Amino acid sequence: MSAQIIDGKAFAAQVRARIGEQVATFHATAGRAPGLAVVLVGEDPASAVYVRAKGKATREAGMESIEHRLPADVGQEPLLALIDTLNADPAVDGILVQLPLPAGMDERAVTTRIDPDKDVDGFHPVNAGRLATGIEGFVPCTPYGCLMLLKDTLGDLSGLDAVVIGRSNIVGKPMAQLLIGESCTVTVAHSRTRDLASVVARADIVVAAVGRPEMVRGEWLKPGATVIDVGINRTDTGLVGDVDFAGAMSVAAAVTPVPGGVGPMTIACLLRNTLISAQRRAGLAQDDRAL
Ligand SMILES: Nc1nc(=O)c2c([nH]1)NC[C@@H]1CN(c3ccc(C(=O)N[C@@H](CCC(=O)O)C(=O)O)cc3)C=[N+]21
Ligand SMILES: [Mg+2]
Repeated sequence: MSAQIIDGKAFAAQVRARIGEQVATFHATAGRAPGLAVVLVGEDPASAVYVRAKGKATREAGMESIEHRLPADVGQEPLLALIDTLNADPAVDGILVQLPLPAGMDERAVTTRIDPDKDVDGFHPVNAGRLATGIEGFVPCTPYGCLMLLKDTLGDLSGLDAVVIGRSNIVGKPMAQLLIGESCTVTVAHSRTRDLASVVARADIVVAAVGRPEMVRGEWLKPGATVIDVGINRTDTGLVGDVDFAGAMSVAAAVTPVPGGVGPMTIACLLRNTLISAQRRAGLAQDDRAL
């Protein structure tokens, strides 16, 4: 038996096409394109690749990509001053400062400086609080993309047992909030969890976001589970996820591949958040059903 491979790349392309149509409508109504500002500090090659991919997807959806590159040694104050400028710029609907920042810079100070209503990453504590309490805001892109894949694969998630492995502010915690919102029974496991195998064994849904290559073993899974692999680990043998993909394929019902699973959905959700921000800021309705 072999599981379904969840095609995140194809699904993300569909989402981006629908966003492109809504961007055209926005443009015709508001007389401008939605604008996404992306700030890259330093020359980390992996970060530069992601920022290029985001800029390309933004332009392909008909939005304006406003890119700022700053040297690694720019210092905290000029970066905060740039954020202030972008916060005040009416052409900017979304602001993303690529993480990680160079050593010595204060990510929390940067994240909290961004206007929560332009925080398309959903990393500002105000947006984390909104998500936790059910107030409209911005949901972090990676967990939202995972949720879209889960709902597309499973339909109604109500009553399912979900295990999220990893407790980061960027993926694990918001993922757990979203699954609670879908009426799953949610367990958050992490590096101190005792007997991860037995926790995973009862899960209908496994979301792995630990950053350790192939650490979730196929043998741990409940037969018929749906597995979402958030990991992107560069190893000697190439790019691998946090899940033992071959093992999972012989036990699970559906598995996301790496690459081609969650990653492309992250970018699609960034465009979604930027469109929603532009619509809100222009006082227009957000037709979220189309997204
Ligand atoms: N402020 C901020 N917001 C982010 O959303 C953010 C960030 N910083 N820092 C880095 C991480 C990582 N991230 C990814 C986006 C797309 C893919 C993606 O498209 N991956 C493809 C290609 C993978 C590859 O070849 O490297 C795939 O999985 O198929 C992956 C990872 C966004 N991040
Ligand atoms: Mg951890």
